[in-house]
Amino acid sequence: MPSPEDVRRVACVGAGVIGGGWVAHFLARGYDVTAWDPAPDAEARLRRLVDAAWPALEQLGLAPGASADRLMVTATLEEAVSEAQFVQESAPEKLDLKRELLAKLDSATPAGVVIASSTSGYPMTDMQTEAVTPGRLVVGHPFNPPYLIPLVEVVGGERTDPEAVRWASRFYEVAGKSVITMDREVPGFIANRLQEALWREALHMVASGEATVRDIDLSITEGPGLRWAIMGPMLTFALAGGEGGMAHMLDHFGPSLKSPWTRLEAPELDTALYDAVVAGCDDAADGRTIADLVAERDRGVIAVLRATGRLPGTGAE
Ligand SMILES: NC(=O)C1=CN([C@@H]2O[C@H](COP(=O)(O)OP(=O)(O)OC[C@H]3O[C@@H](n4cnc5c(N)ncnc54)[C@H](O)[C@@H]3O)[C@@H](O)[C@H]2O)C=CC1
Ligand SMILES: C[N+](C)(C)CC(=O)CC(=O)[O-]
Repeated sequence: MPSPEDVRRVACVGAGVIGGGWVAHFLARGYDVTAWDPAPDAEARLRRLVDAAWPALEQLGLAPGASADRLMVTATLEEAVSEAQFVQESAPEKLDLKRELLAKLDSATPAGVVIASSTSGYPMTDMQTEAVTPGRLVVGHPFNPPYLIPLVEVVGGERTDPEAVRWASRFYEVAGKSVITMDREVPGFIANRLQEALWREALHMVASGEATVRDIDLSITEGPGLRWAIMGPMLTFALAGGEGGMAHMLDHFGPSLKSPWTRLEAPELDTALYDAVVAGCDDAADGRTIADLVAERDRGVIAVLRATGRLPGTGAE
């Protein structure tokens, strides 16, 4: 196992929205990247994604020597990982597929090299069942787009070697990410559990006609979302208590907040709710294509990262 600081070559397996985002991130941080994806149009899609991300990455500052030309798309999974010093798996979120793929990666990747899955919710314990050396399999859960959003959540499964978790956390830090290392498995990890709680309430309100999709989005972008890029929900609420901080905030508002806490069941994602959410998003896009929205989001995230002094580190230069 190389030390995390010495890694030069990374393999990305599965190259859609997230795998492609990882490829762009690792290239910008100066790594050689090999990628494999079974889709016939995968290479063209991947190169388009990297080209679209590159201006944003240039604005953030590329590591010395970083180049999109250091991407090699391989014909087979085995070629992609044969010389890799770290592997990031970003295949579709299907448990059987992940189990089989992680076992294949385990048998094709040099001994000792850590393999991380981008899964957004499966515990590694459930995914590492078919692998011969499950000790090196970890979850490295990113946020879209991985080339701009710093956070990665790292956690192992029951059969993961704790050293692999430590190694992966350190590697991601060297590669310019902000890392939360979890010492136990929680479905959805930390950030997705929080996002999903908000999403559940949003779906309830859309389903019952209490709010439109636009209302939901505006309520965050013009409201708490502005504060959350600076401080998390805990410190933000501590300020709601004035000089008394969180203790006063809980004494003052705790009892009245109990009622919003009680709507805990997930709403049924029936056709009516599905259609309302999809149509609401089309309406909110207001003629902007997905590519327009991606460019707008990237500009905004860079501005926030700059404004809050949180530009990523430099990686493998
Ligand atoms: N989309 C998102 O916002 C986020 C997704 N994730 C996770 O990232 C992973 C990938 O999700 P997306 O990129 O959104 O999906 P996607 O559908 O955009 O990309 C999946 C890619 O995997 C490829 N693929 C299909 N079968 C494969 C196989 N057997 N081996 C390797 N590649 C295969 C597909 O051709 C496709 O290019 C999932 O585990 C998902 O939960 C994590 C964080 C955020
Ligand atoms: C929607 N999602 C569950 C796939 C989202 C994530 O996993 C993280 C993100 O990018 O918000």
